[in-house]
Amino acid sequence: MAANRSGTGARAALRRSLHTPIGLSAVIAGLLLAALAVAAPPLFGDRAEAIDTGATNQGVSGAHWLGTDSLGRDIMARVLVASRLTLQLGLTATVIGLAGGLVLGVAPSVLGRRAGRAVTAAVGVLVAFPGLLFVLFLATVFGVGSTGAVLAIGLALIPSLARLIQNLTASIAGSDYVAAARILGVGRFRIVVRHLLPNIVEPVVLFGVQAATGSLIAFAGLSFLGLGVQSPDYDWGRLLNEGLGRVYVNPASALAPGTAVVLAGLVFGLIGEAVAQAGGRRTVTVPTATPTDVPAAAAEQDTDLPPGNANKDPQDRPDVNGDALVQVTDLRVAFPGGRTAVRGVGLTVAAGEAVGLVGESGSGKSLTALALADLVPYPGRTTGTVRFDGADLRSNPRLGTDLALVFQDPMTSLNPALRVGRQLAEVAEVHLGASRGGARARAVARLAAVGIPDAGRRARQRPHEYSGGMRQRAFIGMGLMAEPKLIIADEPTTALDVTVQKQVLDLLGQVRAGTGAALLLISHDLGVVAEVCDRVLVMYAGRIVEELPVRRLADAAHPYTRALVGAIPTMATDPASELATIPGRPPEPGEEFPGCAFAARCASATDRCRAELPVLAAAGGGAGHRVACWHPAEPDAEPEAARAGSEAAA
Ligand SMILES: Nc1ncnc2c1ncn2[C@@H]1O[C@H](COP(=O)(O)OP(=O)(O)OP(=O)(O)O)[C@@H](O)[C@H]1O
Repeated sequence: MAANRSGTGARAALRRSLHTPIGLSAVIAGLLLAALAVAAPPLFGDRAEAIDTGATNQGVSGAHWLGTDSLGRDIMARVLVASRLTLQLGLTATVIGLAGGLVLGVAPSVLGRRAGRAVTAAVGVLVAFPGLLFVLFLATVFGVGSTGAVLAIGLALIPSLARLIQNLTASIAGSDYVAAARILGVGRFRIVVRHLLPNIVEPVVLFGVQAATGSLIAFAGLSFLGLGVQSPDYDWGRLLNEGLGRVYVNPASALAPGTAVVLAGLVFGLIGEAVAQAGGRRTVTVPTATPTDVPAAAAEQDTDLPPGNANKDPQDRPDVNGDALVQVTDLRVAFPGGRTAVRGVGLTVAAGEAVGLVGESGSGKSLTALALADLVPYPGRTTGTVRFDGADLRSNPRLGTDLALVFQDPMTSLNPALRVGRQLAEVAEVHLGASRGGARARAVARLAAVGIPDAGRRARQRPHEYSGGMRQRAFIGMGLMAEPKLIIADEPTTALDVTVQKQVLDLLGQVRAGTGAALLLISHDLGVVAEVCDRVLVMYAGRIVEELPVRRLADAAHPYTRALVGAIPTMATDPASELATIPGRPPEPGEEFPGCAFAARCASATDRCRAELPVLAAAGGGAGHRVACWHPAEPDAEPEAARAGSEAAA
């Protein structure tokens, strides 16, 4: 598990941690404790076992620094010797707890949805049991003695650890880089080993150290109650039990094993603190993107992709209907509570075509894209058909090689625990059966192709050493490790600095021109789509309301599209004037309306608009222009910018 966390990163963190007082103290104290457990039995074993009936129940003296027990055995020697068994039992119980917790913790990520939920529910029930009662119950079930106590304490640790791991893995399983791995076809088990576990190592180790302290104390408690270690064996808990009866005669006989438990607990706590410090320091050095990190010329200079132009000549555009790479019919995405976010979307993307999907925040663009890749998050339910290159994508996923996804936030789309080159290489290993060396060479070549300077060295770095723009480039490079036929880019530039945005858009254009891949670009910015795409689909409240070639945007017929077009600032826009906005707000996914969803915000709405749902039908902007509106604007009508702007100002 820890092997995945990189060696050098972990070693560097450890070295840094050693230079802090806590780290240094933890290492020294841990070594001393380990040395005591190893050396005490051979050194003091005989003295600890030697019965002297002439010196029973003695107090502190020069011969017996902590006195003797009821058989005249030296208490100090016994406390020292007991360190081995105490630590052995405590650590064994912790290992059982960690192993069980890991298995149950990652099970929901590996098993199917139903079995995963059953495991989660079972863990939830077990967590609800009071821990101490659980230990006592199990100790009684397994019987009195060391083995029973180890099993009881180990098993009692499992539910809380499993719950922790389930929570941690659930949050990581929802991250973009795990979605990316899934879409690249990486198997569930491999995702757990390579993506989930490396990212939860630190909190799990920390929890493990705390659990070790807890099990030490639990052992002392069980042995003290007579349920743990049985004579002639002895651990600190048992010595405490024996010493307590004589606490008024010789307080040291009870204080010494009690103090030993506390000190060992402190050492474990110190080690945990050092681990947390080492982990914490690793996570604070994430640089933010700066425009200068990606030189403007990098894409042009370092790329081996042909210089592309995303704005292809419209005449070159393939026949969408006859040559559809993607054909989506009646796509719906619904969440519990009647929240339907995507309400019957139909769309096509031709091979090599660049299609933009625009709309306000919440219109369902991202869910449409996720549904294409069958990545809608649970409990969302997807219906409808998605045909990709002739096959039903939802029943026959063809992910990994044919489909590449670029996410919005480059900070979360790469696994922070893996080197960038390794993440790219994994795609070639999994899908192309490439050797490790071959996959690495391909990864370096792809990084260079997307304009990462000094790609060989950069491939060995981790995502936090990249700027935002470089991460997005690297992620696009990851999509190019195979030969994708379709790239779905969901707001790929939103999280980037404005100058880097331009470079990433150019890069997408070059990639497309170089590979012939089709592009589905999702954006709330019509200006971005107009720059990159051939065709635009306008989405409103979960439906496509207009579809038209980018070059005919000026002929948009839907009032919503016209308002969006009017909201794009141009060189002629007066900087002092207010930008046009659309008054009102879009409906929520749960809101039902019999007619047009835009009616409430539309100046041209009539009773028919509010009562009857308009469907997509041919519009006046020529071939490929369809609009869902009862009162579409004529092609030569005045744009709506002025009106939308004045309404917004009002
Ligand atoms: N996991 C979820 N559970 C419930 N509702 C969701 C979930 N994901 C999205 N939604 C809802 O579905 C609607 C559409 O979401 P989606 O992310 O597709 O919008 P979008 O058009 O991509 O917006 P943005 O540009 O802000 O990403 C939103 O109203 C959102 O609240």
